[in-house]
Amino acid sequence: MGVKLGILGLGTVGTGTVQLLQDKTGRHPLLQEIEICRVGVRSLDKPRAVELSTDVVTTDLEAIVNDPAVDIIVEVMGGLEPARSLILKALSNGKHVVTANKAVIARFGAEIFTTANQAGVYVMLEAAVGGGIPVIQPLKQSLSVNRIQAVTGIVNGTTNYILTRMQTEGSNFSDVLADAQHLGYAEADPTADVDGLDAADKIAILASLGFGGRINLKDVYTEGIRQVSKTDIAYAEKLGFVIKLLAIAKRITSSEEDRETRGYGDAQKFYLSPLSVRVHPTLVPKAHPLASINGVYNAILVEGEPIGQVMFFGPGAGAGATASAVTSDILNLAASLKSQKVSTDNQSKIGSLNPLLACGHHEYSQIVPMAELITRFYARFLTNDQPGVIGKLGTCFGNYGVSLESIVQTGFQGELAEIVVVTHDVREGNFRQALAEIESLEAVESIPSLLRVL
Ligand SMILES: NC(=O)c1ccc[n+]([C@@H]2O[C@H](COP(=O)([O-])OP(=O)(O)OC[C@H]3O[C@@H](n4cnc5c(N)ncnc54)[C@H](OP(=O)(O)O)[C@@H]3O)[C@@H](O)[C@H]2O)c1
Ligand SMILES: N[C@@H](CCO)C(=O)O
Ligand code: NA
Repeated sequence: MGVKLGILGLGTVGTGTVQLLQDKTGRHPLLQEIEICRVGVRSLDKPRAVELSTDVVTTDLEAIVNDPAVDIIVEVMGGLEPARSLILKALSNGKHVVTANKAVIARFGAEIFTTANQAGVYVMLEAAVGGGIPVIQPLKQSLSVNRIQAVTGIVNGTTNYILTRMQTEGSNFSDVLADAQHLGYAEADPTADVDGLDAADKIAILASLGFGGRINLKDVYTEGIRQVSKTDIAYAEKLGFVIKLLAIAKRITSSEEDRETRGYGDAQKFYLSPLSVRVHPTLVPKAHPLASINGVYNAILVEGEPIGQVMFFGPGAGAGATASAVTSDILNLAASLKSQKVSTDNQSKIGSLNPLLACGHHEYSQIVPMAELITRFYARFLTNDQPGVIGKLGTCFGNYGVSLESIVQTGFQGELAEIVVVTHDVREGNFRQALAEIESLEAVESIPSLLRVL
């Protein structure tokens, strides 16, 4: 008995998936048992890069998710609605779902996973984060015995491409963005990418898988790359850093909790300790493994105990790479359907769900407010070129317990002196209080940049 697919969407990812499924030679033999039963699109008139018989392609997506012959729904249409409703309907109808849709999962994951678990079916989402890079299944399976301490990623290819070109060419953000749009790397509406929203969806998903609690997307601090200037990239370079848009999820342990958990006396406490989950441009030391990830590539660094550091690197988008992830999810489901005893009632299906394939987190994670974050900062100041200015900055920082790692004045912008500081670890709230005091100094014209340092 073959496994029948209903595919929603025949765009970049849908077409790549169909191409892969139509070219099975030399791939896993289980692919032979997978059959494309129906494919849903918006327009029947569009030219397609794949050949499918006319009775397979339809604009009636509801009919696909309600078709009793379909075993697995592959949602590669994107957007929030009708994608969310179609996924929920498919799950309620007892169909497994494979999706590449990070936006839907980051917002409606709780509702979707609850529905899936109640129906005794799986939702697979390898393509939703890091495109073709295997990172979802490794977090759910291969790394699941670890106490995860941090997940840090470059998870948006468009912004990494833009920052890499700004770095190598010394170009402005707006010029590179225009070029990236022209070349088809960045979308006509680049908001989700350049404002960090796509990366926020992805880190919310990774954090919930890595740390075991639900993440409320509104708790994810999100800052994009529009404000990153070529001046800051050049200063960062001189100071030994590159600027990357990082998505970070990190467990925060107080020193007391830290001691307890490092002694492993109270594992439960470790799991309940709060997280910092955020997306922002970050100065990354050149020796750090994420510093050398350039162009449209993605990489995700996972830190855990006892594994240490593991980094996943590869193509985060594109038809073939993303189809690789989607089709592997399909294969996983096909294997599990094949090995599952035929069960007709839901109760026995729920009992037989493999907990390493299913998603089942119930509690919301506690997220630490940004003011409580302990991090290093980079800041650039434009000041009058007069004696004693650096001393005044130092006094303001000292007033709020901000210790400086370096302070340089190498350049001028017109009449104004440009002063750049890098701090030691400091509580963000304290650093911002110091900045407010600095801003009120007569000698300080402006603070054009403020960036966090890894
Ligand atoms: N592109 C990537 O590299 C990539 C990587 C990772 C994840 N993803 C995710 O994969 C999903 C699909 O992305 P994509 O780039 O393949 O998108 P796309 O090229 O825009 O394709 C979307 C497809 O869905 C169909 N569709 C959309 N809304 C529909 C509706 N209301 N009714 C019927 N059909 C509808 C479209 O039909 P028509 O063809 O008739 O217009 C099209 O075939 C998204 O969630 C995206 O975030 C994409
Ligand atoms: N827009 C995304 C595509 C993959 O999700 C990126 O640039 O990484
Ligand atoms: Na992936």
